[in-house]
Amino acid sequence: MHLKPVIAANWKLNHTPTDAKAFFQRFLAQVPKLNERTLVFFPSAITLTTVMDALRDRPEVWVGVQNVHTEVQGAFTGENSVLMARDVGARVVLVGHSERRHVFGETDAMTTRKMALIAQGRLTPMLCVGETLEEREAGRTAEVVERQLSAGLAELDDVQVGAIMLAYEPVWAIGTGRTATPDDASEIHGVLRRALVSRVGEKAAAGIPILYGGSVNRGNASQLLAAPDVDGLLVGGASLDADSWASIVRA
Ligand SMILES: O=C[C@H](O)COP(=O)(O)O
Repeated sequence: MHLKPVIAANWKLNHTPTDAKAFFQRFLAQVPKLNERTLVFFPSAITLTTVMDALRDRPEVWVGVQNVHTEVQGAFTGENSVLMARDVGARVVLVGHSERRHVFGETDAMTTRKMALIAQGRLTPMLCVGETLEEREAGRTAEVVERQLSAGLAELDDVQVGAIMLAYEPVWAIGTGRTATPDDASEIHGVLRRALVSRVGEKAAAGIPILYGGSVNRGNASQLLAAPDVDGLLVGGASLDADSWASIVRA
């Protein structure tokens, strides 16, 4: 199955609402309606409604949140929930991003819970998996990503699994300027695809987009996107500038 590429911007802790307005004025002037791509923005929760407003006339563009809590409501100061994300019009939620795992201590058990809540809330989870440099050098990449994938899917039924998005982001490539080669990315995407096939079968697994993330820029985006089993890109730093992002989405 040939999937429509998913090109996603993870703004992390960048871009105030004022910055976002300026970004979209410049970006939308350069990028007309894109039928052949699914374009996704993950702004901060505070900037999200400004992004939704800026995209009012572009309903084909998806907006998502970078994280949700493991409970839907309650005494959890500082958190955001699936209910809130859905209410505001978000369609997709990042889960298990390497910064959540390695900076904020998100465990596999937490990703299991979040994936289930997001699927029950009828939003699309984008599960992120990836190995550290140490794990890679120890030859443990496949084992690590398979474990993270299996935890993410543990409480989903097969229909829910068929509706997820997946992102492979080697931790050593994130924000470092060191990108996986298209061959490296394809190899691990292949590992993930085979794990999905054994969970939900050939047909459903072929419909799950697997994105690559880690120091993607306008110089390497086309090559990565052309690699076998790479169905999209999840981009941090290079998505912050409207001109750079416009050239990546057209890659
Ligand atoms: O979610 C995006 C990734 O963490 C990649 O970030 P980066 O493009 O700045 O390396």
